[in-house]
Amino acid sequence: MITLLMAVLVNALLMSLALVVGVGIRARSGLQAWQFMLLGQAAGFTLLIAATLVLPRLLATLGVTALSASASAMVLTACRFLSLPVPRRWLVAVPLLLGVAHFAALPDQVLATGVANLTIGAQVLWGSWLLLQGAAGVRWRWLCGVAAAANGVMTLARAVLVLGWPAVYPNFITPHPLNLTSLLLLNASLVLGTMGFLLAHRDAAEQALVRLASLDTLTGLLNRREWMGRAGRALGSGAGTADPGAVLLMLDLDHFKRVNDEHGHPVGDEVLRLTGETLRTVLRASDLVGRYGGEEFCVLLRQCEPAAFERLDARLHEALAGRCREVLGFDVNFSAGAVRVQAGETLAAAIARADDQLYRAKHAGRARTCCADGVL
Ligand SMILES: Nc1nc2c(ncn2[C@@H]2O[C@H](COP(=O)(O)OP(=O)(O)OP(=O)(O)O)[C@@H](O)[C@H]2O)c(=O)[nH]1
Repeated sequence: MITLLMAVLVNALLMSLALVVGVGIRARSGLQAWQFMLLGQAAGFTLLIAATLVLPRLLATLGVTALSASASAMVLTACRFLSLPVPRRWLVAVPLLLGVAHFAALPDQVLATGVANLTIGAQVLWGSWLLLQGAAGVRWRWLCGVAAAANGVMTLARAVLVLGWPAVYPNFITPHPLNLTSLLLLNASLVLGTMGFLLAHRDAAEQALVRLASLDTLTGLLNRREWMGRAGRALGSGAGTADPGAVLLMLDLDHFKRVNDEHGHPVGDEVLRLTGETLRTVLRASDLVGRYGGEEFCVLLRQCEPAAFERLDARLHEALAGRCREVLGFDVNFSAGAVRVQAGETLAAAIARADDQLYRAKHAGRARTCCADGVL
């Protein structure tokens, strides 16, 4: 039995080490919390084994506290990967309170063991509940959640057994079927949990890469490549227009070089950020908005009637000037060109026509939108 316990312990330590070597641990990441969980398991069982040799009351209490802290780390891992609020106070308070209760109860072995198993089992089930509910379709959630649930149920079963039938409850180092099953289940849940959270880590990294590849970091809008791809698909890539009511709008901030020169580059960046924010707030979620480059933005307005376009254009001019006045203390305006995308027209052709209109707007004195026939 001791050999099996040592195997679980070494397994937890090796997996924890492998996480550091293989993935590298960023502070406050989900995997870092899981690493604490593995170390907590190893420390807890080491202390429980040591307690059978020396200082039984103190070491057993420290062991139980470490196992409970390890269960808290498991809940923390789930919160970090699922972007849930972290119940910090509970995560710290439960192991500490359990330590005190266990030490106080320990002359009574049955009560102390029952309280420890009850608390740790409930903590583990809490973590598995967080994992199993929430967004569907995330494979790793099931792997980690089911493994934790099995472990939690087994720990609670031990609590019920020791409190209800203390005479048949085996000491944890006795080679009893209950102990063997518990340890094998624990080991399986540590391995499956590690695999599941590694998948979670990979998914998160993949999502971050997709975001980086498709969004403009300054404004949070689609970058040019992503916008072109999505707009091309929305227009049916020229093979017959999928949205005959679509209007393409190209905007360019006026005298932006002057903003940079007079107020500095960081203020210029802030103007770009506020432009992105204004476009996101004023336009509908179904409209496609991107940063085309520098201080130029591109918008594909779906199903945009002439009257609606006129109102929208006025709102955009007002909203951008107002937002910059409010935040930076000066007005910023833009010139724009708009065209209604024609049936069968490619995106590149529509952009070229909108650019011509934008050029007209700049030359007509800026702070206005020029429209090709059919927009209004
Ligand atoms: N702060 C900041 N400036 C940028 C960024 N990208 C491009 N610019 C600046 O935008 C300015 C564009 O200048 P111009 O092309 O002369 O345009 P403009 O001054 O707006 O003049 P008009 O378009 O004719 O009204 C340049 O000074 C670029 O350096 C950026 O990401 N941040």
